[in-house]
Amino acid sequence: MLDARLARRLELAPGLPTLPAAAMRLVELGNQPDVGTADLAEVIGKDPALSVRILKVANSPFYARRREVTNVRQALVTMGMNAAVTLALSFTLIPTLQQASEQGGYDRQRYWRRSLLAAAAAREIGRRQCLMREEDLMLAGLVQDLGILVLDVALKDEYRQIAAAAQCHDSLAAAERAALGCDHADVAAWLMGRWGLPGHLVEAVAGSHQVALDVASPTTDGPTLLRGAVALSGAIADVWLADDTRRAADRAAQQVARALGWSAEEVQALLEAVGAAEPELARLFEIRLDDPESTAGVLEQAREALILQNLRMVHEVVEVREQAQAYEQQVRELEERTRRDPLTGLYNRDQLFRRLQDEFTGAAMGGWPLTLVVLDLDHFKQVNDEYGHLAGDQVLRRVSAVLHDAVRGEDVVARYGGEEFVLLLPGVHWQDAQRVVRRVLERVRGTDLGLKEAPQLRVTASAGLAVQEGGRPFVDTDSLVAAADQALYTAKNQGRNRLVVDPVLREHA
Ligand SMILES: Nc1nc2c(ncn2[C@@H]2O[C@H](COP(=O)(O)OP(=O)(O)OP(=O)(O)O)[C@@H](O)[C@H]2O)c(=O)[nH]1
Repeated sequence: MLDARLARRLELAPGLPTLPAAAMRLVELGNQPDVGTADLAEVIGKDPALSVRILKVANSPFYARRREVTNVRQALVTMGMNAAVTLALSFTLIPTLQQASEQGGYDRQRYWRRSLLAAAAAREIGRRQCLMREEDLMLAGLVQDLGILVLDVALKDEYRQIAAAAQCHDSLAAAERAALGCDHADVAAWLMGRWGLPGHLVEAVAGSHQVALDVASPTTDGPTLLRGAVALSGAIADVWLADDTRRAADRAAQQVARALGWSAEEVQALLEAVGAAEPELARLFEIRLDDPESTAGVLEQAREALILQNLRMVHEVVEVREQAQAYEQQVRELEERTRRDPLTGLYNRDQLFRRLQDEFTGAAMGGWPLTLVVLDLDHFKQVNDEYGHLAGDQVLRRVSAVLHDAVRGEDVVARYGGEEFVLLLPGVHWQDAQRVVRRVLERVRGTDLGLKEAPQLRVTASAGLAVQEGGRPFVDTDSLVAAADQALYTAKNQGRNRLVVDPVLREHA
């Protein structure tokens, strides 16, 4: 917003650009809801220079149809009303701005190059994002800096002093805000508002220094997209005007990536298209540039900067992926830890019952046997009583390692509780399972428990075995566990240090 005193000063300034009569009529026409092609053709037809230009554009590759357009009415139909009004407005405004740029002390070449490049950039972004109203984009891009001309003409030396210290477009706007409380985008919007130009154009120019984030989101409305494209167009134009091209290209690419999600390659293609469109637009608007073809060097430097940025982005993507993998690994490890018994590292009781249920269902569906063994250390209380609880823990760890190493990877070894363990052996018939368990008991018996206070100490274990197999299917996991428990009870009663199998199996044998 403009402060009232500044607005008053600008209003009274002698060289303030005024809206040409033809443009005024076009604005009025644009505001009428039921305006037709004939009305517009009449306004344009009164200005021969404007008519010629409109015909030229209608026949340019931008709009070209199969048949040549020979009169203004056909041209308006070809382009559509809105496009034609906006283009005609652009044509009628240019001489006013040119006059202002000749009068003032601001670098004329710099002004027009930025305006043309921004117009080309806004139009290209619109094309690539499939935004309608390319002419609006072009016009808003073209006039976004007109506030510079206004301030230059109205405040003269005072403005030139403000502008002199600025190194780039951003610092110019910052210096304006510091000295005047607003920047040239506000001034341009103020004047365009006074001229009665369409509100969406005024807003787009007012917001031309605020690059919005995520402009390309599917919920964004037309005026926001227009504003976003115009704001980006300035940063793109600055690639050609900045002292440090690489930095400007880097910055523009980052802004475009953030707002539209484009890759560095897409930004490079955009820069190439803008570079090619600049002389075309200069011809269209009849703006003389000292060296319009001097874009090759700039594009080359921009390309190098964007290749580097691309590499950086690839690197960042790899880093992010690695971080995600490390995080997933941590989550997996945490999950695994919650499944394990902290003392022995074997599966805990919860996990045992989960696995048992899965294996039980799998065995029933697949028709293969499932052997369950409950194994309990003998007289373990004595170990604790004689050597202490820590020694008891050590024994439990050593025995657990033996159990873990004695079975196959697909078998399950769990700590059932205290000094009791469970082995689950899917797909193993009970005769084979017997051999496995006997071997396990043998190993437990021979295991050096590593107790300093009792190097010779050894422990024995008792085991009970039950199988879910064709002959006698258990109705559920509890009854399978109960059968194995019962066999273990028998083993203890028969004197320990032995395996007892579920008696039903022996009957079937
Ligand atoms: N050190 C240690 N001892 C445990 C742990 N969990 C259970 N115990 C002990 O294991 C012993 C189990 O003793 P009991 O149930 O009487 O059985 P037992 O002495 O092995 O005798 P039988 O099973 O009849 O051969 C108790 O002394 C418990 O305190 C543990 O995590 N660490």
